[in-house]
Formats: sequence, C-alpha cells, structure tokens
Amino acid sequence: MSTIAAFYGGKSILITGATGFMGKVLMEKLFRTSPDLKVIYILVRPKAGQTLQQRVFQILNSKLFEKVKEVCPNVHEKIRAIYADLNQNDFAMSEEDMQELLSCTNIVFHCAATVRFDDPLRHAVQLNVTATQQLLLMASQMPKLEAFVHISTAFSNCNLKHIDEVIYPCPVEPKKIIDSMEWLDDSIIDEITPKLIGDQPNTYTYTKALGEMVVQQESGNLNIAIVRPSIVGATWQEPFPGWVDNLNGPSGLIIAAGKGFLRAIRATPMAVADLIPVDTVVNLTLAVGWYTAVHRPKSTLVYHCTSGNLNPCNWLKMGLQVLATFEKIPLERAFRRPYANFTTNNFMTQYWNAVSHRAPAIIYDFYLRLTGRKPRMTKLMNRLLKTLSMMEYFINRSWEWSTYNTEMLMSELSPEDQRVFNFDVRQLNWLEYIENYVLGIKKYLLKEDMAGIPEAKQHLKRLRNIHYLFNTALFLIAWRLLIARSQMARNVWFFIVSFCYKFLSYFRASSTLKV
Ligand SMILES: CCCCCCCCCCCCCCCCCCCCCC(=O)SCCNC(=O)CCNC(=O)[C@H](O)C(C)(C)COP(=O)(O)OP(=O)(O)OC[C@H]1O[C@@H](n2cnc3c(N)ncnc32)[C@H](O)[C@@H]1OP(=O)(O)O
Ligand SMILES: NC(=O)C1=CN([C@@H]2O[C@H](COP(=O)(O)OP(=O)(O)OC[C@H]3O[C@@H](n4cnc5c(N)ncnc54)[C@H](OP(=O)(O)O)[C@@H]3O)[C@@H](O)[C@H]2O)C=CC1
Repeated sequence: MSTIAAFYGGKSILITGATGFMGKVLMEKLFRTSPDLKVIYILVRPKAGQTLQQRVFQILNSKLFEKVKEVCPNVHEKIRAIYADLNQNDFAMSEEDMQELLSCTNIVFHCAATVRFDDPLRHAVQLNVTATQQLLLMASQMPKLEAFVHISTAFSNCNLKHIDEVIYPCPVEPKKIIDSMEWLDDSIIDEITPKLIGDQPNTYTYTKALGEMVVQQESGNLNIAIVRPSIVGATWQEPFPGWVDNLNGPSGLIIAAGKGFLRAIRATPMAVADLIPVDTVVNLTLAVGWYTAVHRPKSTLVYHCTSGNLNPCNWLKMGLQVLATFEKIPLERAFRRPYANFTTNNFMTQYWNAVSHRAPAIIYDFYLRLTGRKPRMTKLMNRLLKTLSMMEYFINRSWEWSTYNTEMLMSELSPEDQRVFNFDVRQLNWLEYIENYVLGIKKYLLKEDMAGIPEAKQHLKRLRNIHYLFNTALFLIAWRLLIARSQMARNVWFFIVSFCYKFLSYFRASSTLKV
C-alpha cells in the first residue's frame, strides 16, 4: 500500500484553481489513489454562463475522470464546490463556507493564478500576490491544517541563469506593491510597470516571484512548501498519455504549426525545452504535501519540477518530432502544410514573418473577399505573431535549475510510492511523449475524430499541389517580368533555351546512332 495514498485517506483537502489544467489532474489523481479521502473543497467562480455545479459536473463527466468513476463511484459526494472569487475581499465567500473551510481543512493546494503574460500588473498582483496573502491568512486560522503547498513557477526567477531551490528576494517588498495597487490609477500603473518588473519578461513571472516572497514572509508557524514546475505539458502516463485541455505553453503553438499557420519561429534550436508533464508535477505536489505534513521541515522548502538537468530535450528535437507526428497524424483542415523554420537571426525572423506568415494571410483574405466572405486570416496571424513574441524570451534561453530537494524527496519515498507517485523524469522518452502530446492535442483539445486522418492526408496532398502550382506560376510571372525589362535576363533566357535545345538534339542523335 502506498504511504502517500494512505496519508490522504480521510483528509479534507482544499484546492484553489481546481478548474484549471493542473488542478483537474491533481483532483483526478487524489480521487483515484485515495478514494477514501473525506472531501475535496474547491474554490470556484461561475464562468462563461455556467454555474458552479455545471462546471463541476462537466469536469467529473469528462474523459479525464473516467477511471475515477470506477474506483470512487461516489466522487460527486466527495467534491464540494464553494463559490469564491479570488479577486475579491475574503474571496467573496459566504460566512458559513468560510467557517467550514477554516474548521475542517487538513491540506491546502494553492494552484489558482493568472498565467497570462500580458495581464495588467494590477490584476496579476491581485491574483498571484494578494490572493496568496489572503489564503495564507485563512490557513493560519485553520486548526487542523497539516500542510500548505503553494504552486509557483520555475520561471519566477528567470532573470537568473542558475536558479537554486531558495526564495529570492524581490527588489520591492510585496506589501509595498500591494499597497500601491490600491491607490495608484491604471494609467500610472501601466507607466511604471516596465520599471517595476525590471529584468523580468512579464507581469506573470514578476508577480509569481512576489507571491513566493509573500509565502516566505507570511508563513508564520505553518508547514509550507513551494513547488516550481517549468513548462507544464500534457500527461505522460496518467490517467492516460497525452491529455491536455488548454492552449497554454507549447500547446497553442503546436496547433498553429499543425494547422500550417506557424511555419517559422525565432528560437534557439539547441536551447533546452524544459517541458514537464502535468502528471509528473501532480505526483511531486502530492508527495510534497505528504512530506511537509509528516516531516514538518523547519523552513519552507522549494521543489523544482523541471526536466532540463536530468533529461534534457531541446526545441529543435521537439519541433522535429512535432512535425514528424503531423506527417503520420495530420490535423484536419490545415491552412498550409506543416513546416518548421528555426532562426535566431532578427532579419530572418522579419523575413519569414513577412513571407511565411503575413503574405499567405493577406492572399487568403483577398481570396475570402473575392468569394464574398469575411476576411479573418490577417487578424488571426497578428494574434499568432503576438503570442510568438511573448514566448520568444523562453525559447531563446536555457536555465539551470538545481533539484536537491526534489531528489531528496524521491529518495525518501518507498519503492511503492516511487511507482505510484512517479516524478522521475529520467524515465521519460521524449520522442514518445511528444508524439502522444500531439495526438492528445488532436483528440482531447481539438476533439478531432481519428477516422478523419485519411481525409486530412488527402487535404495535405491537395495543399502540396496548390503550393507547387502557386510557386511555378509565381516563378513564371517573375521571370516574364524580368525578361520584359532586362536585356541580360533575356540573354540568359536565350542561352538556357538554346542550350536545352542543343542538348536534346545531341541526345536524340546519339540514341539514333546506338540503334
Ligand atoms: C516553426 C515551426 C514550429 C514547429 C513545431 C512547433 C513546436 C512548438 C514549439 C513551441 C514553443 C513553445 C514555447 C512555450 C514557451 C512557454 C513558456 C512558458 C514559461 C512559463 C510557464 C508558466 O509558468 S505559466 C504557463 C504559461 N502561460 C501561458 O502559456 C499563457 C500565455 N498566453 C498569454 O499570455 C495570452 O494568451 C497571449 C499569448 C498574450 C495572447 O493574448 P490575447 O489577448 O491575444 O489572446 P487570448 O488569450 O485572449 O486568446 C485569444 C484567442 O487565442 C487563443 N490562444 C490563446 N493562447 C494561445 C496560444 N498560446 N496559441 C494559440 N492560440 C492561443 C485563445 O483560445 C483565443 O481564442 P478564441 O478567440 O477563439 O477564444
Ligand atoms: N501551465 C503551466 O505551464 C505552468 C503553470 N504553473 C503554475 O501552476 C498553477 C496552475 O496553472 P494552470 O493550471 O496551468 O493554470 P490555468 O490557467 O489552467 O488555471 C488557473 C486556475 O486559477 C483559477 N482562477 C483564476 N482566477 C481566479 C479567480 N479570480 N477566482 C477563482 N479562481 C481563479 C482558474 O479558474 P477559472 O477556471 O474560473 O478561470 C483556474 O482554475 C499556477 O499557479 C501557475 O502559475 C507553473 C508553471 C507552468
């Protein structure tokens, strides 16, 4: 029997961000391995016209939870959705809900965050810093609390090249930032944002670093740990390979590549692609929760959940494997054939953006206009280029994350726990993982039917023919224009034609002689 699974039995667990990518996998694993847990409280807000209950119903009835229903048939009774908006004071929770949480919670997993890179600083501070502070305050009033696990990011200190498992101080105290957000108006905040974030690439990594400092400053007597995952990708093994349900990280760009929108990228091919499967992150998180509660380390331990130092993969290898998979299993209705062009040169980036991204979009929009339809490709392409520009910082650098605490934790686990809560990325086969990731994107994110693969392949063949036809026509037009304007081009043209004619005559003559 797994010690960690047994530990969560009978526990009341509070999860924030349970409706998010990582939160869902965390809940799934908890229910599957510890079906005798008492209750999971999840803080949820209504969204996109769905009530709390509808959101929970949708999660529990998704493919991800199919195995859970077998091992824990009463899962509906063990999940308690509590209305909460982490942007509001006291999370806008009712008094009864608050009291229940304070008196019953044994373990807290704080996953909620805004992960947008372009969020205004005020909003990012509210969710990634102030909400963390409020949750810690709540935690300090929970008499039964055994452990609080805060999910941060390995990029919270991405202004450094080598990152240790420690909390680094921020230039400005989080409290001062929180205070200033209360009285500064939006335009001033926007103006000072670049100065405040300094050498951090965006408000996301900056506020995640502030969040860690808040954890350190407000931890008091709590048993707290921080987990720092790098770029979280689809599931590796559990509950099944390739599950993914959002566009964050590489997923959106993989789709863009598969649909033929993204054909060139400013990326350093040999830079480490520090991806980490979401089930690996969840296994580590659960092991951390157990260790923190049982061993009560004296200080707040930070755990890096990264792959680069143990089993590195680079962007080139990843890109090529993505394309190889699309050869076998293409996406439906692609705009162009998938193709990859990695460049680190600024001029080449501009060139490829103009030739491979903007020009086809303009031509296609022209075609849409001609056929009486609404143009949309240029808008979509601009969005893609914006996304690319936001990601560039992360795909042109490599970082070294030390993993002493993570390795120490691994050595503390029993063989059974190492198997059930496996977070040893050395066992990961990248080519297999990436193939499953791409397949998962097709099946679970885009919900494309595998029966449509032959038609998708046919479509790619048609696109290839259109591509050849288009290039030939373009070449002939360009050549015709050149001949009309340049004597030299005409001379070259006559030289080539007469050369070919002579060659053919010679060939015919020599073959007649042989006979
Ligand atoms: C050339 C060949 C290629 C070959 C093969 C290819 C190989 C692949 C190579 C891969 C290299 C990967 C590098 C990853 C590096 C990650 C580093 C992470 C490090 C930190 C990790 C963390 O610790 S934290 C998690 C990361 N955090 C995010 O990753 C959020 C980002 N994101 C945003 O910051 C906003 O999204 C942003 C973008 C501002 C847009 O903002 P925006 O306002 O313009 O757009 P919106 O977000 O409102 O979305 C409007 C519509 O775009 C759709 N969409 C949203 N995202 C999309 C996306 N990525 N790709 C496509 N489509 C996307 C969405 O579904 C909407 O669609 P619709 O309109 O139909 O609903
Ligand atoms: N994905 C990644 O690549 C990485 C993620 N991380 C960290 O992991 C954690 C989880 O990320 P991930 O699951 O990918 O993110 P998601 O964007 O998928 O999920 C974010 C979660 O936070 C919730 N949330 C956001 N705002 C509020 C609010 N005002 N009130 C209540 N809940 C709110 C969301 O709820 P709702 O569904 O209602 O929007 C959602 O459940 C985050 O802390 C992130 O920083 C770290 C490294 C990499």
